[in-house]
Amino acid sequence: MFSKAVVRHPAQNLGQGLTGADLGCPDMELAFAQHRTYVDCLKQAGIKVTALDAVEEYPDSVFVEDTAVMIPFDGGTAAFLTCPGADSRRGEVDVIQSALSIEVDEIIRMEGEGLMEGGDVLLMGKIFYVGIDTRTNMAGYEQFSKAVGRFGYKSIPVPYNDGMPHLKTELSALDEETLIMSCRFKEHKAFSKFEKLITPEDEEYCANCLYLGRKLLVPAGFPATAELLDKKGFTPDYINMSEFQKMDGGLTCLSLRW
Ligand SMILES: CN(C)C(=N)NCCC[C@H](N)C(=O)O
Repeated sequence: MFSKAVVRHPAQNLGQGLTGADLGCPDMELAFAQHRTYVDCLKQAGIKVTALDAVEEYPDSVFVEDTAVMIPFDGGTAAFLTCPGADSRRGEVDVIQSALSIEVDEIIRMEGEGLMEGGDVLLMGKIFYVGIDTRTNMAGYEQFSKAVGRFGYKSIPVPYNDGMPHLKTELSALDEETLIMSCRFKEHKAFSKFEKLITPEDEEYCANCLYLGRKLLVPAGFPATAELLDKKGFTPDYINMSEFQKMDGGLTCLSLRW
């Protein structure tokens, strides 16, 4: 499903990034170890991983997913570079641009009033679902929609307002036809055609899983979710994400994949 990915080493000052989690400051030795395990899992899934140097100027820069959306097309890949809604993260886009320009066939960059973070963008088949919230606005959605339309993709805006900064904090893919999601999205019309698994109470962090085709990654330490997944026949790899959870980051956030 994916053959390449880009990740960025965590900055030493990760703890100065944005968060509403109230779980304390990350232990950086543990964060580095968890990041290494994450990269190993991508590699075990057959993905060629480019690991970029840490950028100390941007504490949230490990969450590369927010800086771009990858658009696979017949014979190549384009990267749509976002303009993050979070001011403190805007400069991350310039630093990812130089890395991506040697990896992809075309770069498209958001302009003007448009705001978007990749954590708001979920690709299922040929449809991009785009959360419209504090980090992504309608102007951003419209630019994105036009850009992906050129490559044969549709896009659907999903406005929501529940205090979560990213759509993919609320839901993500477990496979091509199944989403894991918080109960807040259970009845949402945009996702009615998908099979759904609702995260158990107190385990909403698990709404952000990473489906890689050959592998499914799920945060470790959430027994009720693990039981549900097991009952449904999923056999994920569980990986410890505690230090990134402290900074509101999940499994999808740590890589760009195509
Ligand atoms: C799907 N998610 C959650 C993401 N793609 N990004 C997480 C960014 C976390 C960062 N501290 C922030 O608040 O921007």
